[in-house]
Amino acid sequence: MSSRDFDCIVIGAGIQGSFTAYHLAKNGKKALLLEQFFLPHSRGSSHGQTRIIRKAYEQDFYTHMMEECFQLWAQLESEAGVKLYRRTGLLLMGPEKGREFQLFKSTMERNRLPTVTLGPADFSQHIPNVNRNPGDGAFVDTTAGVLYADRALRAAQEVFRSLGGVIMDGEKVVDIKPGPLVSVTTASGVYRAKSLVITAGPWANTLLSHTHLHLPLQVVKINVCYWRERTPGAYSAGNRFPCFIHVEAEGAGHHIYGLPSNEYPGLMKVCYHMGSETDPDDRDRQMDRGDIDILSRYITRHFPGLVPVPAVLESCMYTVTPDHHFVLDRHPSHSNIIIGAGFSGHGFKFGPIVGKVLCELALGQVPSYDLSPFKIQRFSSHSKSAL
Ligand SMILES: Cc1cc2nc3c(=O)[nH]c(=O)nc-3n(C[C@H](O)[C@H](O)[C@H](O)COP(=O)(O)OP(=O)(O)OC[C@H]3O[C@@H](n4cnc5c(N)ncnc54)[C@H](O)[C@@H]3O)c2cc1C
Ligand SMILES: O=C(O)[C@@H]1CCCC=N1
Repeated sequence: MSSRDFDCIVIGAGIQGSFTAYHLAKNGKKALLLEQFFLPHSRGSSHGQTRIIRKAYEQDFYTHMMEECFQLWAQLESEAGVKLYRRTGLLLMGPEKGREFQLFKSTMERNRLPTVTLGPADFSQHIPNVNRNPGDGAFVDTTAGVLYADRALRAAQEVFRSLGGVIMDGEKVVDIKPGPLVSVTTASGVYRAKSLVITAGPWANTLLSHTHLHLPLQVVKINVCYWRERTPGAYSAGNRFPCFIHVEAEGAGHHIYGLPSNEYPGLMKVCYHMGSETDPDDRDRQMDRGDIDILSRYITRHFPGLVPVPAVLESCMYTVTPDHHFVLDRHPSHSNIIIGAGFSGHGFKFGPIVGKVLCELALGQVPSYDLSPFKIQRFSSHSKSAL
């Protein structure tokens, strides 16, 4: 095999591509991970200090993946010798009789997951400085917590490299030629491989256009807001304040979620789970702040211990599918091209399992999980294939 020939090429060194490369190397494969920007970078979806990890989901299929996911995160922690997870618990709130709250609650019950239900009487004792809506239900997913995202991405890449994997950063893929050996062109030349995995985040459709496939993906800019505690530590991980998700919060339209103050002392991250459409190459031209207004009103009402003006504003992007479920599938016309896309703002925690199943698909193996919720076929009325 020449130095430009690989068993598998992975395009995109975000969390999904990095974990795919990691699993390929663990399987003894010669793998190349190509990234358009110099690493680390803050232009995609996987950068930033923290992400939520939780088993609480509306659908069983996500909850089922999380069991092994927690184990794989722990494995990466020990391989890289770095702390990646902090247990905080996750408070789930929403109208008690509402559809979404009931879906979360029933998944927890069906799967017998460790849960603490908080009635109106014990809520303020366990969750101080939060005004609960009358009529809201609340429970805590006790194994949930925070993942240290930037560290985790670096750790997956370092382990991949330590296993002999090759990362070429600052190398944008400009063309893909499908075939039994797939050719991938960058400014530095052409690489070839038996299979190709495309994990290009917000640029998924740009890359897929070289294969005449278009998926119904919406790219949105997320304003990542941190809010100052009036009393430092009032909502801190150190004081056992949990992550939270508020579903069907009044006037919000989408979930509002938060993480305890931790990475920036005195600042709590509270965000809106949607943003405004953007061109990923021109993200910072999207200046819509409607979400920040919603958050300010929400914080005034529910988090009286936070100053309702963002103290720190960062940017990130979601790549959203119509049903908010991922795409984990083979290309409909080229079975050795594998696609991981559309993580819809909740994919980070699944990185180790997404990487595992994309690796399995790339190696022609039967995937460890039922991937039917993630098939491209479900978009048959949306996706355009010119083939
Ligand atoms: C603000 C925010 C909060 C979030 N919170 C959570 C959370 O709490 N919990 C959770 O589980 N998930 C969360 N997510 C979602 C999660 O972070 C994403 O689902 C995940 O990071 C997506 O990773 P990715 O690898 O698909 O994409 P990316 O990280 O964008 O990686 C794609 C990579 O491909 C590269 N690329 C693209 N085109 C090319 C090309 N032509 N050549 C070479 N390289 C290319 C890009 O530069 C990029 O590095 C959040 C996301 C955001 C934005
Ligand atoms: O995936 C997660 O846990 C977070 C919080 C809820 C909304 C999206 N991301």
